[in-house]
Amino acid sequence: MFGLAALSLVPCSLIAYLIILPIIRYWADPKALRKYPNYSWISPFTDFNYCYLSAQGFRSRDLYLAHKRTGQPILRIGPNSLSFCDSRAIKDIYGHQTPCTKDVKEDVLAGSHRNLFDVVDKKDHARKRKLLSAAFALRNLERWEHKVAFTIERLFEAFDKLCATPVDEKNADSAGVTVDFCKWINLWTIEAINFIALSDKMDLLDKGSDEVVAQKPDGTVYSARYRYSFEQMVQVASTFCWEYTLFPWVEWLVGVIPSEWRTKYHEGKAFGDIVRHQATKRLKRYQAGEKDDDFFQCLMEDRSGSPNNLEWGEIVSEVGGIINAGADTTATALTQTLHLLIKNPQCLKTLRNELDSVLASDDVIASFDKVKHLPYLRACIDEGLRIMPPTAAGLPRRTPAQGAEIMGEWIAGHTSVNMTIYAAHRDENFFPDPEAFKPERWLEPESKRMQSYFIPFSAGARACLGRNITYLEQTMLLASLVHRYEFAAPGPDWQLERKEGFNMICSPMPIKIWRRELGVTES
Ligand code: HEM
Repeated sequence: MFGLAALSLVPCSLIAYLIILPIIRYWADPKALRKYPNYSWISPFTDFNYCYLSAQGFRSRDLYLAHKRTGQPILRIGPNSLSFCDSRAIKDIYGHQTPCTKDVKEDVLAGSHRNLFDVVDKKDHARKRKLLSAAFALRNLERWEHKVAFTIERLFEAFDKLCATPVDEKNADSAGVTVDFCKWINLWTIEAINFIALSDKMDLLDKGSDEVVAQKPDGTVYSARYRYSFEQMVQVASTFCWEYTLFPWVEWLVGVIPSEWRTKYHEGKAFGDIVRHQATKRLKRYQAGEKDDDFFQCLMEDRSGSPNNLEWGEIVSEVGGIINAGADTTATALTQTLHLLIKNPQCLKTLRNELDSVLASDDVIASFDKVKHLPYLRACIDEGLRIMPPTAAGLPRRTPAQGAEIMGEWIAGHTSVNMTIYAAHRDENFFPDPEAFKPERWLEPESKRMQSYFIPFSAGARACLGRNITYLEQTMLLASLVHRYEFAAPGPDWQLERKEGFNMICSPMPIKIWRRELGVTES
């Protein structure tokens, strides 16, 4: 009898929590959010609708289109979440003076120790940022240049072996399409960031595969796939984390109920073990007295050589944060920019002419010094980041307890607010004809006006710390690649597919590549 009553408590509590409480909250409206139009009729009652939107695969675009369709600059996307679509909101939500902090998402997904990326407390964030700022500083870029050059050489060794016979672009058919650019560039960014952060020379570009060693907490090692496990892990987290309170339960259910999500969940777990193995390997070398110039060294000791005395858990977490943040974003940026250049042959030609004016025909790697100030090269990189930002979604922020003013609206305390980077880059007031790939827009005198609204790295105190490193990588790689090779897509209508996790994940990009006849001027 007692057992039966206890058993019926479960469905009753669920109904109360999932249906009755949200309805009461909606009508009580303690934060005055009811005045905002809803993304969907169900949004004021549950965050599962946003989880569903995320599962569709392109939430930043879908949300932007919903704002456009309804003409509403503010939409309620969850019981406690607002989406903004007006460039005035950028400064208020993300700017240096914002009172907002990172949102509960970071608490929900954090491991035992916080890293620079998921730390919420402002003081703790400042401490961590200071610790690593020397490693990221612009003046230190030459420390990383030889590492970037070394990995580009390795990528080109692989590409040279995969070259097709030269083709007439109009006749580029599927025969001879030997390079999945998305895969190779991802292997390259993984190697580059592991070399920069941990002085680890990996062998992914030799094998053409992302197979690496992973290590469980008990020390057991096994073989796992770096890129694959990362993508699986991200897909689960970026779909379900938005229901902050129920996430631990949802995660548990995802792990046990047979479905494609369960497979993703379990396959994604290997990524944490890969990070552990990478960090442990580097620790052993450090303990053996090896002093490498890398991020790991900055974590262990300050500039005068005094130990930082961080806990091992914090070090592993920081290593994970950096090699995670520094690989897929840059790979996505380069995949998308090359795709846009192939689709816009006139732009590719202009870029090539600019590169040929500074690089000798026997230059294999474009040194940063030779190409860093090339205006058209930088314009192509920025236009790629604008039109398809690798991190396109709205980065959730939390208003402080006392509330905050956003776009002249008073938003109550502890409310989740965001604006998608995808929408910011499509504001026609600053980016006319926003869907068109036009590197030239960055060369016009009025381009300065666009800078405050160009936020691929977000803005303010929590903006990307790896900005200089990704520009170093993208500039050297794109210059060297376009100088050395010709490219063709499988056909004129071929389109790159994407799926949005926290960042964009590109589908395979099969292309033909072949060596240019350098020294012959293009007309
Ligand atoms: C095209 C390449 C990249 C893009 C588009 C990008 C974008 C971003 C964005 C949007 C954020 C803010 C995230 C948030 O607020 O939740 C961020 C933060 C961060 N990024 Fe990047 N990133 C790129 C490359 C890199 C690289 C190469 C590294 C490391 C070497 C890196 C390290 C970081 C770190 C450490 C943070 C956290 C900063 C903080 O909270 O203080 N990123 N990035």
